[in-house]
Amino acid sequence: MRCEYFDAGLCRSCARMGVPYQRQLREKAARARELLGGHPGIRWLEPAASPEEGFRNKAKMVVSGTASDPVLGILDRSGRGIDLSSCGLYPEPILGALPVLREFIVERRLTPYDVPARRGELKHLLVTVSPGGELMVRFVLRSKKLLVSIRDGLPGLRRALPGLRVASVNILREHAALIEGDEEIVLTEARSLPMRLNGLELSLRPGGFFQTNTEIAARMYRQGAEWIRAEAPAELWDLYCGVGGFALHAARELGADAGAASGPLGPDAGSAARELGSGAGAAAPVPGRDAGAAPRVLGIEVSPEAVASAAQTAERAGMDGVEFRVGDARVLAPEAGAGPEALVVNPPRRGIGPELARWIEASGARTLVYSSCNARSLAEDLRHLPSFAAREGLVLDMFPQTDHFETMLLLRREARSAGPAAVGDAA
Ligand SMILES: C[S@@+](CC[C@H](N)C(=O)[O-])C[C@H]1O[C@@H](n2cnc3c(N)ncnc32)[C@H](O)[C@@H]1O
Repeated sequence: MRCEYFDAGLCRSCARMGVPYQRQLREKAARARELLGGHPGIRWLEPAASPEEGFRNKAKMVVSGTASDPVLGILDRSGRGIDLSSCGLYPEPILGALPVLREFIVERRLTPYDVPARRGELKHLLVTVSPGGELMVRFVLRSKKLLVSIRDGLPGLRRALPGLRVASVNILREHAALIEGDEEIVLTEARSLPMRLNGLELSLRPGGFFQTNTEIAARMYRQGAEWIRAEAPAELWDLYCGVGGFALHAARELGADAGAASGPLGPDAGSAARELGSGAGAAAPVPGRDAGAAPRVLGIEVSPEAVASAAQTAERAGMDGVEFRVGDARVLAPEAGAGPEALVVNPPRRGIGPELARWIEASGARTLVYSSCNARSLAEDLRHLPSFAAREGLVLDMFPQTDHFETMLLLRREARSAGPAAVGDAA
């Protein structure tokens, strides 16, 4: 991929821009192996490649310039705006929406926030696209001063952007290096964006986390569900579950929707869902478990919006025994005693940390699926899980053109350790 912004030195976010894609993929796979070199028993699957361009489902644009000539992109060191509205990482629906949104800013006279001067109102535009091409647009403002103007202009914006499903205003009062604040005012009837993956309709509300690369996310959830299905646990917990991607895919595979009149796959069930072994609306029997015995699946996540989305998906899909709780996984999981037979963890870059790792080590879990966007913190966490052996691994290219990637591991408990591992123990 070539990028004019990169070549002109205007944006250096994509550190690997210009490096042939197959080489990027090979080097990421090699890096994962190197960082997890202390686990020689891993059978590595073929790395999951992404489209090189147009893969990002979310644009986070800083708005600068003036109300009559706004700039959507990033700021340089002096706080001056650099236009990135043609960034090749965005798919067509986002690229098509950005000029329309720019025009909306001009028409509604939405004064951009001037970072060096600490003046103005409109800080960021956050645009997310669903797999079906629908859009969620969020205006991040310093105060509610422009709220009425945006609300009044919404019918016109909808005509110009027929794919606009959710529009909201987010209030970020502080002068801080943050993307968004806590207060969200949804302006549309629809409050969530349907993110249909593998025939399962996840739902994303403003402020909820969603994996950056929809195609790779779909592959990731298929892999997680395949690994969990083969283990056939009676109970599964998905820690750091977000909108429930792992939990809901696994629940479907384990037959949580088997009793539902109309299963989550619905009439347009895709081939990806069938690949997993599910028929439309009913999961295939799970090896090693009694037919009809629905598993218990619990997701834990700190964002209430994400939990509400996950619960909505489970309910709509008619899934039994699937529950989501709001809270800190590091607190809620240990409070719940011995824990389940199987766990999925998919934490932020910092990893799960020694305390949660030690609780898992001492828990009753025999299977652990760990999905991480930071193989370094993953390797560090494994030092506190000496009873678990990594059996299979998969590198997924969630972030082409950068040095970042996702690593998934299937770990099984091999032997009971004498006790929780001390920091610095070899894995
Ligand atoms: C990498 S994302 C993964 C989300 C989800 N598994 C997915 O595939 O979309 C990490 C998630 O952890 C949540 N999170 C961060 N710290 C947490 C904590 N201490 N306890 C529970 N969830 C947390 C974030 O809100 C975010 O949704």
